[in-house]
Amino acid sequence: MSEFAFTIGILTLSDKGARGEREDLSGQVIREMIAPIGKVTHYKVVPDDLDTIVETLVEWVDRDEVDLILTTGGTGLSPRDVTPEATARILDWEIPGMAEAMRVASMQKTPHAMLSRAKVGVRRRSMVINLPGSPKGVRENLEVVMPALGHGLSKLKGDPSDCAQ
Ligand SMILES: Nc1nc2c(c(=O)[nH]1)N[C@H]1C(S)=C(S)[C@@H](COP(=O)(O)OP(=O)(O)OC[C@H]3O[C@@H](n4cnc5c(N)ncnc54)[C@H](O)[C@@H]3O)O[C@H]1N2
Ligand SMILES: O=P(O)(O)OP(=O)(O)O
Repeated sequence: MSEFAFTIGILTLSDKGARGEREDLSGQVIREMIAPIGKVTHYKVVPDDLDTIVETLVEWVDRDEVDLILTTGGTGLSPRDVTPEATARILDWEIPGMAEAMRVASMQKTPHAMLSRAKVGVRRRSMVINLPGSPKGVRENLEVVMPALGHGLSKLKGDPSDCAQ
């Protein structure tokens, strides 16, 4: 049951996934965890290709006005990891606190968390959040931002209510 009524896109970045060589378990974790925020209206598995990622994000935001897009994969240091670059290219502005909160909390789980270059930000009235590739990384990062997500998206949509209430 959704507590909020936002539209949500899940974009999985994985070469193996796009070739059908790996089941998208990370996308499934996102789908389960994000249910209280709204309805998943968009879902795609694409390779780690900068132009494809940019194209998909722009289409989902500018054409379809998806409220929240969660990406998984391609945030690390491998030569083909380009998710943060593609995301930075389409964002109007960043929400650095959300990305840093995920990294700081994740450092309690694994020192490898500092290797994620994930970005969070806004294009038009849509929020984009990069998550790491592994199902464990997705769960541990998404649970950090979940408590602020409904409020943040409401504000982005123009909710005029007092934050302090
Ligand atoms: N809270 C946590 N934060 C981070 C973790 C973690 O375990 N907990 N992992 C850290 C690591 S290690 C790295 S490196 C960075 C960046 O990760 P990436 O975004 O670059 O991840 P990928 O290389 O794309 O994937 C890693 C690994 O995960 C598996 N995988 C990937 N995609 C899928 C999928 N769709 N379904 C199932 N499994 C998937 C696969 O074994 C990949 O090799 O993040 C840190 N943050
Ligand atoms: O096929 P990918 O992109 O998921 O790569 P990796 O498994 O090396 O993260």
